Amino acid sequence: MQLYGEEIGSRLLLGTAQYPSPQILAEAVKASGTEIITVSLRREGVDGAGTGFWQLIKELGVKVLPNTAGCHTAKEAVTTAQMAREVFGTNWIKLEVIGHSDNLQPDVFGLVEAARVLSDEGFQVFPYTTDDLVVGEKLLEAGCEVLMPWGAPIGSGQGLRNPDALRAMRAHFPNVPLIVDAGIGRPSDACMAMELGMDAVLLNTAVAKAGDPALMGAAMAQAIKAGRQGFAAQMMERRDMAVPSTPILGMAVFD
Ligand SMILES: CC(=O)[C@@H](O)[C@H](O)COP(=O)(O)O
Repeated sequence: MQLYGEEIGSRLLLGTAQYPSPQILAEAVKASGTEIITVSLRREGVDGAGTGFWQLIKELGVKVLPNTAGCHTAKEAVTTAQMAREVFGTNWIKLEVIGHSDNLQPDVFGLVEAARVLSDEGFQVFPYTTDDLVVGEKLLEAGCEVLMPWGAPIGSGQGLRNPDALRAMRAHFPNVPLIVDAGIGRPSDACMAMELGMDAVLLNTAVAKAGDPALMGAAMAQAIKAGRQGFAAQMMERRDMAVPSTPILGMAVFD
């Protein structure tokens, strides 16, 4: 998969928040085989991480996709992205402009505004957006080359709330990398996203809050691979009626 011209081997992008400890985070990252982790510049010093967290991130040897989690206006997101570029030395930014505190849905107006400003400044923007085609078009016009539609509200673990909308996005944007971001709760959700033809999945809570985060990281990776293979293999259409799987020719003769 190519993201902004970079070849990426793993289709799983992993968040780094809410792990029981930095060590468990490191184990989960390794077990998942991810090549991209997303990190919030505004993260609180929880998890006993402190400044050691940044050292750990460097030692993991994976690409960092800084994010603007916690930003509620375009202005805040732009400033946070500019700081992240200084800190992490990358033009990549996962752009979040949160519009509502109940479901953490994106403020798509602020998102498009911030995406335009950041793209003009040379950022390569990964926008966390809704599954709306018109917003997707506006983000591409603003300079984004990747879209990250939500599966369900962040941290809800509800899976894919609207598979039809994701299917429509795939059909409408056949050549744009689509990464489902947020709401994945279990491996089958991640697999389904890939079966719908998504290019990748970004998830955090499902792994961080699993009983065994490293094992869940590995499970998610396998599910994503299986879903991708299923999509590539072109799955059969569902049917309303039964069709015998064993064709019968004539009648059996027993005497
Ligand atoms: C870490 C991060 O970027 C989240 O904002 C992201 O949207 C993941 O959501 P889940 O925690 O629901 O997987």
